[in-house]
Amino acid sequence: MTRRGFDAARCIVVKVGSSLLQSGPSVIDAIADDIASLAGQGKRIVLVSSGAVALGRPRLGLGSGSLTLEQKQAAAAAGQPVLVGEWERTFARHGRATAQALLTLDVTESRRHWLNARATLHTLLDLGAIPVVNENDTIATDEIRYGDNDRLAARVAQLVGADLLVLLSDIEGLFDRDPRCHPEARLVPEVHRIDASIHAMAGDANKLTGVGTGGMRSKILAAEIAAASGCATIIGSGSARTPILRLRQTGCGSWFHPTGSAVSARAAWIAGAHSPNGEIRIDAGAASALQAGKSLLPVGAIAVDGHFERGDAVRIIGPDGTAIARGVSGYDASDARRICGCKTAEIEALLGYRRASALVHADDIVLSSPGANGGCNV
Ligand SMILES: Nc1ncnc2c1ncn2[C@@H]1O[C@H](COP(=O)(O)OP(=O)(O)O)[C@@H](O)[C@H]1O
Ligand SMILES: N[C@@H](CCC(=O)OP(=O)(O)O)C(=O)O
Repeated sequence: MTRRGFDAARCIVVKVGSSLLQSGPSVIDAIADDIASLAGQGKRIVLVSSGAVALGRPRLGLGSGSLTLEQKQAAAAAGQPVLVGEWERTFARHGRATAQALLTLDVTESRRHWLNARATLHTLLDLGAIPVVNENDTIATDEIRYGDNDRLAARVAQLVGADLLVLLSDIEGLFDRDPRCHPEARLVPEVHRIDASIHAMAGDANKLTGVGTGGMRSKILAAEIAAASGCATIIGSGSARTPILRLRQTGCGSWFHPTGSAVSARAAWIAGAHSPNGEIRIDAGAASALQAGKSLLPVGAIAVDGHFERGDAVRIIGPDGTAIARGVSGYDASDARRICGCKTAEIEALLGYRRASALVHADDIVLSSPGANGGCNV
C-alpha cells in the first residue's frame, strides 16, 4: 500500500544526517537520484544537510574525541565546502543546480529574516535549483544553537510551507525502545499523536560512532514542530535502496501524521506578533480581495500610518475604519507609503527595486473574523 500523504505532498524538506554524509558517494548519489526524480515530478524539494563538522574534522586533524564548541565551529567551516561540493557533484549528474543557504535560529525569530529566507528559498525552487540548507555554525553559539539539524529541518519545513518532512538517518525509523540496548525493539510504522509514550521510546544519538548529535529524541521533537504546522514527517533509513521513494510504501519507515494545519500555525504566529506598529488603510476592492484569501496589492492601499520595518506586523483597516486583518508587511513604512495606490508595474520605478508585487502577501494575512484563512484579534 502507498501513503497518500507522500504522493500528495507538493513541497518536501529532506534532512540528511551526518552519519549518511560519511557513508560515501553511493549513498549520497542514491538520495540525489530520488530527489531529482521527485523534483522532476514537479515537487518542490529543499535539502537540509548535516555533515559539515564530520567532514571538516579530518581536514583539520581533529581526532574522533569530543570537541569544544570553537573546534566544532572550525570543523564546520572546513567541512561545509566539502559538503556542498558533494551535493553539487551529485546533482550535476541530473543537470540540477544546488544553492547553499546557511541559517540560524533567528531566522524563525526575526520576521524580516524569515521573509528574506523564505523569499530566497522559494525563488531558488521557482528556478529549479535544489537549496542545500545547514546551520550557520560560525555564528551559532551554545545558547542559540539548534543543537541539531532535525529541528532546523522542521523550522525550514515551516518556513517554506512544506507538507512533508523526510528525516533520513542511519536507522529505519522510530523503534518502540532504543534498539541499541533492546535487540527485540520493533519499528513503529505510524504515529498519530506524539505524546509522552512516544517521547519515552526515543533515546540519544549513537554514542558509539559519535557522529550524529540529536538521536531519535530530536527527530521526535522535529516531527512535533512539523506536525503542529500541518506537515507530516517520515523517518527512514538513508542507506536503503531508493531511500526516499521507498518511503511511499506503508511498510517502510515511521510516519508521523500532522496534527495542526499550516494555516492555523501561521495565523497563531502572525496573531502572536507584538502589537502592530503601523496601519495600512485599504479600499473596498482590496477588502473584498482579502476576504477571498488574496494578497494586498499596493493599488488597493489608500494610506500608510506609523513606523514599521519590512517583516513587522501591521493592522489592515477597511474602508469603514475598522481593523479587518493583521498582516506582515513586505515593505517598510516609508517604501509602503511611496507605492501606496500604485500599480505593481510601477513599483520598481518608484523604489529603484522590486521585491514582491504584494504589499502584504496572502500567506501573511490573518483576517479578524474567521474567513478564508483563519482569524485573529486585531
Ligand atoms: N527508539 C529509538 N528508535 C530508533 N533509534 C533510536 C532510538 N533511540 C535512540 N536511537 C538512536 O538514534 C540514532 C539516530 O540519530 P542520530 O545518530 O542523531 O542520527 P543522524 O546523524 O541521522 O541525525 C540511531 O542510530 C539510534 O542509535
Ligand atoms: N551543522 C552541523 C549539524 C550537526 C547535526 O545536527 O548533525 P546530525 O545530528 O547528524 O543531523 C553539521 O553540519 O555538522
